Order: sequence, then C-alpha cells, then structure tokens
Amino acid sequence: MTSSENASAWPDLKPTALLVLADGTVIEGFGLGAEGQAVGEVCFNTAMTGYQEILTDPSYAGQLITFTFPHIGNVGTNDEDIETVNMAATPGARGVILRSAITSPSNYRAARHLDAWLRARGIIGISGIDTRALTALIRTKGMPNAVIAHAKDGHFDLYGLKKEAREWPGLEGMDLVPMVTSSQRYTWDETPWEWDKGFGRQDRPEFNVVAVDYGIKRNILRLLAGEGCKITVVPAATSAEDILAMKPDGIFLSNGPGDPAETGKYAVPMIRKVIESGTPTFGICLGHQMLGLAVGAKTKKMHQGHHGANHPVRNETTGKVEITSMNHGFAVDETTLPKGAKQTHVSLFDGSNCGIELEGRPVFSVQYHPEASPGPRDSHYLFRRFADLMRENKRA
Ligand SMILES: NC(=O)CC[C@H](N)C(=O)O
Repeated sequence: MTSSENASAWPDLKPTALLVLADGTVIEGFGLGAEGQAVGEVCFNTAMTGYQEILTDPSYAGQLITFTFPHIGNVGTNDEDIETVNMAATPGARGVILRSAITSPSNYRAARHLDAWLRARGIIGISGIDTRALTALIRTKGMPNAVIAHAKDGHFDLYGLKKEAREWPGLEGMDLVPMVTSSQRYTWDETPWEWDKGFGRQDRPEFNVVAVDYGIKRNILRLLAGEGCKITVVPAATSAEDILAMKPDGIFLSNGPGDPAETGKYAVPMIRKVIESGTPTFGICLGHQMLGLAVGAKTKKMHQGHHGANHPVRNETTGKVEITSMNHGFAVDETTLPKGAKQTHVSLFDGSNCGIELEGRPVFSVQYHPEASPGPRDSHYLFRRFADLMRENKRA
C-alpha cells in the first residue's frame, strides 16, 4: 500500500473523541453517535453478537460499555432487537467504546447504520481504542469511572472532563431505578420472536403475573408471555398491598441498574411481604440481589463484574452446566445467605453466587439473564419452572 492510499483510509487523524478516566488518563479516539459527553463506570462486555440488545438493556444505565469483540456494528441495527421498554426514560448504556470504526451494515435485517442509530438515541461513542489494553486494565484495577467526550471540531475542555470523571461518585450507593422504571402500569402479551413469523401474541393466558419494573427487558416479558402469562407491569415503588390486591398467580422481580443495596430500601420491604403471602415469585439479576437482601443476605460490589454471553454456571440441583448471559457488577455474598435460602447456581468463572431458592416457599431467583437477548438459550427452562410453580400453587 502506498502512503497516499494509507492516508485515504484514515482521511483525518485528528481525534474527535476522548476517553478520560478518573485517574486522569486521557485516551484519544474517533467520535461515534451523539456529540457531547457521558460519565459512568466502564465495564467490558465479551459478547460477540447482540450489541443492540446490550446497549438497550436498562441495567446498563450509568455505565459505559467497552466491547472486547473488535467489529461492532457490522450487522447494523433494526427496530426489533431493542430491550428497553420505557424508551423515553433511558437509552440503556450511556456510552460505547469500540476498537474498530463501524463498517457498512451487512445483514438482511439491517435498517440503519449503528452510528446513526447511536446518534438518534443520544448515545455517545468512541472508536479507535485499544480495547484489549482497557480490558486488561479493568481486570487488574477494577471498573474505572470515566467520561467519554465527542466533539466533531476536536475541541475539549480537558480540565473539566478530568474533574467530572474524578468527581462522579460511582455506582456504589447509587439508586438508578427511578430513572428507568415506568411511571404507569401497562399490560404485556407479546411472545418471543420466531423465524419467519416475528413476534406472536398470548391470547389464551393461563396465569396473571405482576412484573415489578426496575428496568425490565422486553425478552423477559416475551418469555413469560410465551409460558402462558398475561403480565401487568407495575412501577418500582408499587406497594406489596397494591400488588397483592391484583391477585396475581405469580410475581416477577426484574433486572435493573445501580446498587441493589440502595434500590432495596423500598423494594426489600415489599419483597418480604410478597414472600410471606406465599405467592410464587421469580427474580432476575437486580431482582435476585434484592430477594437476597430481603431474606437477610448482603450484596457486594464486584471487582470487574460479569458482562458477556458465555458465562458458565453450574446448576447445583442437577449438576448441569449452563452457558449464560450475564450483566452485573454487584453480587449476593454467598457467605451471608441465611438458613432457608439455598444456593442453587454457582459461577464457574469465580465461584460467585448465581441463584437461590427459598426452602418451603415457591420463590427462586438467578443472578444471570436466562432470557439471554443476547446469548444462549440454555436457561430458558427457568421460565417454565416459574409457570410450573404457579400451576402447582393454583391447584393447591
Ligand atoms: N442486570 C442487572 O439487573 C444488574 C443488577 C445490578 N445493577 C448490578 O450491576 O449488579
């Protein structure tokens, strides 16, 4: 390649975006998506596909995602692979950090270039970053707070950016659920996407489920609907009395962003009461952590967190290993689980707690994302288990 051809591949090497870490490190790159700046915690995600679902998962509010897979955006974006329900409240992740520039979309479902889609959703991004080095840094030092700034003219207030990154208080102690929960009740009957059919409808529901929205993902609602549920989604601060007055066959506690110990301040008293009522209850991720808090366990911040679509988890009841989708930076401290709360699933990466069930009660939860989106379908059986518990409970 001649030097002029090389130059045309990189027509303008002037940085148009910066990644500024809380320790003052400044990394130059090229701006993507919206212009402006976004502050949050940087976490790495190891999924090779499904970037659109990852970026729209409300659990990522307050986070900047660096993908370890270098070619993000190559299949474009569409209007179906979106996990946020409450789009007005949150775009999901605040920012995105990529290795390579985004190439033209190549996929029959692609409707829009990832860059244009990020811009339309107000997500700020940076490419040209050595994401391997950044991931190695997170592995040794933990997840740093940082600011991504994108300005087409290449002018940045470096002092201001460093100050913002340094002074952002961090996710520990932060309750982000009020930002992402829905403000109103709504019902849901859409079932999962099928090849050549698209989404379906649940028109003969067997169960009434109340799902508490801490930042719920669409595919959770679809899989519940697929198991025969008509779902009423309620805001995060709904009381146990209001939930039980709806006479649900089952209660679902959703995933969500931020520190479970903070969110738990209003969710935990509600969860304690619904457990007491004997209603079958199923929790995922933040819902799992808050169920843990409700029975008296403690949660803790993790060093690098678990974010990806390839995490092995052992089911302690069957001995089987599931490959799971994960997205969490906090975890239930298994050493604090009280008698009566049995550990049902364990991470084979670090031995951390991945699931519990309450002895003598129809209540269970998992730390990972059995709905995947993106990720493998190994853990879909948990939705059937919830349906079975509701069926048994109705018969009793
Ligand atoms: N996906 C989730 O629900 C995440 C839960 C919690 N915010 C965590 O980071 O651990």
